[in-house]
Amino acid sequence: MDGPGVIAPPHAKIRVEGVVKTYAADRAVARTTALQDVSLHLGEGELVCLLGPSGCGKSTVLNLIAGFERPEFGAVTVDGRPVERPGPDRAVVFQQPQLFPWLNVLDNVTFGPRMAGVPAARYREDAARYLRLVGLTGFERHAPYELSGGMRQRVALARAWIANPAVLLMDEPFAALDAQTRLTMQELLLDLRRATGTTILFVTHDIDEALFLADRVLVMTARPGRIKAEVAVPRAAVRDFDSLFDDPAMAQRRHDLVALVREEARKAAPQPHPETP
Ligand SMILES: Nc1ncnc2c1ncn2[C@@H]1O[C@H](COP(=O)(O)OP(=O)(O)OP(=O)(O)O)[C@@H](O)[C@H]1O
Repeated sequence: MDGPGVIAPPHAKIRVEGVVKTYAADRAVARTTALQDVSLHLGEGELVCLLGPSGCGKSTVLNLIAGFERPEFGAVTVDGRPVERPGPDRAVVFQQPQLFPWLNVLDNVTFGPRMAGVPAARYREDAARYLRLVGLTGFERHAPYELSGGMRQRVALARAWIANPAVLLMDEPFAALDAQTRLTMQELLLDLRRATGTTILFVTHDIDEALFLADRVLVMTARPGRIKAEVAVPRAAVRDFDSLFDDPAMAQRRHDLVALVREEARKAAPQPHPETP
């Protein structure tokens, strides 16, 4: 286990440097500090998982990179350019797939290129390819309500990928799925990522998921969030999920991550009132 790598290498794809983010709390004078001096980076093509207790600021980090939020202090850059607003270079996949209910699967998947005025001849093949990769060939004309939760999330994944984003930001995308579908989606993500080399930031609460997917796992402290630790995962040690922890070094990483996350979760848990028996 290494200390958090706060110094970004010059070639970093994504840089978050010294970021502070506060929110106005409802009716309160003091603001809530969500992030306190957060620095992290992602190299080109890297898949980094962000772990930490509920409310520590994981989604806030993702939203800053997506351009949905702006920091009070510090800098967020993608390819060396400050992030000022959402952009087509950064696709976001949320826990609940945000599909257009009135559009069928194909129209949902091709929404981005159609809005960008890309001629159908140029995106048709890509749409067929991504629908095949996510196992939805034959469902092109189905409406979202006719799909299972896992199928809807696969549509969201195909829609994110067809835009060929430089960066994919995923906020607990598989948390609502059953265990078997989740594993299928994780394997699919690894396949797509191998095929495209997309840089991915993946927020999760699930330590096993992080170790299965990531090149590096970053652990955040309880709120106000900072980067507490960084754990590198040699991809050669990861073949399939079932044998992931046969490797004693991986089992040790899991043990370390459980301890780190537990420690922070305890800090984040509401403290009992002193007078409570
Ligand atoms: N739009 C907002 N307005 C006010 N406070 C916010 C807003 N967004 C986030 N916060 C606060 O910032 C802190 C961090 O929230 P964030 O959603 O980033 O945490 P998280 O680690 O993603 O949590 P979880 O794992 O539960 O999804 C929390 O205290 C939250 O209440």
